[in-house]
Amino acid sequence: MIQQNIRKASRGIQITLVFGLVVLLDGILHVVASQLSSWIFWRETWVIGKRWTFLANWNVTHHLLGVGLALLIASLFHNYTYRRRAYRFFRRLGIPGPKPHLIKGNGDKMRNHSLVAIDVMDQWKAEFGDVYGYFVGMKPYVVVGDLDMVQQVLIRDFHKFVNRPAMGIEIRPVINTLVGLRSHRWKEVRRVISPTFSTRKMRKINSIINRCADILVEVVGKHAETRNEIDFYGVFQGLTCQVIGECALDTKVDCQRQPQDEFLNSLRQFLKQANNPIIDLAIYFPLVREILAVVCRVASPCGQFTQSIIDKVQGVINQRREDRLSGTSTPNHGDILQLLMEASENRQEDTDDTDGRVRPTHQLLTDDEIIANAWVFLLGGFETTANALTYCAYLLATHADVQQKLYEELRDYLGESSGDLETDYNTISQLTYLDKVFCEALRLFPPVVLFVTREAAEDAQLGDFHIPAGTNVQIPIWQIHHDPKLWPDPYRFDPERFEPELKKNRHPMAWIPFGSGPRSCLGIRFAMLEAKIALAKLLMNYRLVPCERTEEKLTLSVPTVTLNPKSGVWLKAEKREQTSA
Ligand code: HEM
Repeated sequence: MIQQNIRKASRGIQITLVFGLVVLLDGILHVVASQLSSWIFWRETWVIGKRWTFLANWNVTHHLLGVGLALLIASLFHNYTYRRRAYRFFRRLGIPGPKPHLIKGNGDKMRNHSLVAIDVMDQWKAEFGDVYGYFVGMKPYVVVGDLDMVQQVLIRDFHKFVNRPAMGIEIRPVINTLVGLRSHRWKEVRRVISPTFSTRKMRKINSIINRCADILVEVVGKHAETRNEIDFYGVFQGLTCQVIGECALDTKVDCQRQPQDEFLNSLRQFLKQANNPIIDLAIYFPLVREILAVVCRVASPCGQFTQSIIDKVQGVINQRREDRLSGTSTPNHGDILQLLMEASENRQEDTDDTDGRVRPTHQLLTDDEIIANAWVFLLGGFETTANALTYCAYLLATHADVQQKLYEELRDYLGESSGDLETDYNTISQLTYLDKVFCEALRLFPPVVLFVTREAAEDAQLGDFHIPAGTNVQIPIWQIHHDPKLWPDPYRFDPERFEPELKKNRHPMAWIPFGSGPRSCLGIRFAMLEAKIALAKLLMNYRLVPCERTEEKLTLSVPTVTLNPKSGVWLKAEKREQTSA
């Protein structure tokens, strides 16, 4: 409702503004043209004595200019009062919060390159408590840190909070993906795609992950031989890029052995540009949103990279269909793209509710949706898992006792020689200390900090607070994961916090690195499997140790919605046989 009103009002403002500008420009053009022609005419008429013609023309243009200016000033004034009124939204609801800037709201703090969003939210929490409101442009966000309310939004009242807030710019193909789809269509697509990430299906992609993890060990080994310092952030980005590229796009890239690989660099560039000034403009000035969406799609390197992936995946789909028809298909592609294609072809018969007749069967996912989702798995599976692995490596290198205990568990389960070991889902699931270490790393450094947001589809009541339809609700993962009431001594790395007994007694919303409820992360099993296999293989072969470039306290940044190590994470790796195991 609020969003609709905002949209309606801003459209009204836009029309007035555009009209005002057109008239103004028209007026200016008239002045210039009439000045010019009059000047020419005047030079001639001066000789013949008809100077009054120029004055008559000037009056007309002067009039138009006046009307244009008046309209412009009126629409600016309207915009100003409208924004002032909109910014009183939280005050009217009795929700505290920081004072918004007239144009940017509080977006200048949350989207500022020199401030870190999690620090800003720490300050706001200290000042306003567990529930407060802020604005990005004119979009209202209410931050809800109370765990019962979190559970209400993500699970109990999910039917009221199905969608994420609409994006600043509606970029294709994002709006066709699980991340961007809304309401009924999201539900349908999620139902079709979910089995792709089931435990049984994960076994299929095991061998791709194992092969890529072996390359990781080889790459780290090369650095270890020369005793080089290693930026593990870059190394793990290579791993996750290769895994997800092969699994989701059938794209073979050698980005682990070739850190300057073009595909990997394009992906990095894409994510860097996801927070560019064009997006800021679209958020703060809805008037130019549609134009900017076109500019982004056609002219920006991001758009071109996306298009190249769309073309590539469409090519693979066509090829696989042709192969199947001609009977030459390789039966075991074993990747996510194949699973998506199979899921989409599980045709279903729908009954028309109105007359009870059975409608013709249809393909459950269109090709556009298969491609869009394969593309979003690339984005979802690249940076997040690389970040998780990087923080884990950092914490293990700086906590030798934990690393040793983990190594002992790995050695007991996986045996002494791990070089060519194919670690499967079942084995990995039995490694309980590995699970504790990974969960604690995800608590201390949740890779995704600003993405668990929902838009209220109807009015809701959260505790004492009335939340009108259209309000965006944000769950502050970082603050929850570092709340001393939930996690004593919250900045200490202690995997024992994930002892089953302690876990049982904790609020289910106290640990939510993957979100929670029906719209939580779809790739959780994939991410866990990939990260655990990579860590297991790496630690069986190498001991991670800090080096001169290792930061005592990591410098973090939040360029979009993820939590990144700003300057990478530099460590050394020592071959296990060379050290006392
Ligand atoms: C450690 C790694 C990862 C973390 C920490 C992570 C975190 C998250 C979070 C916080 C959300 C939002 C959940 C919510 O709104 O409640 C999300 C959504 C999502 N993630 Fe992940 N993710 C990870 C890996 C992956 C991988 C590997 C994939 C795919 C291969 C993936 C695919 C998705 C998708 C498709 C969604 C949107 C789900 C929907 O709206 O239905 N993620 N993820």
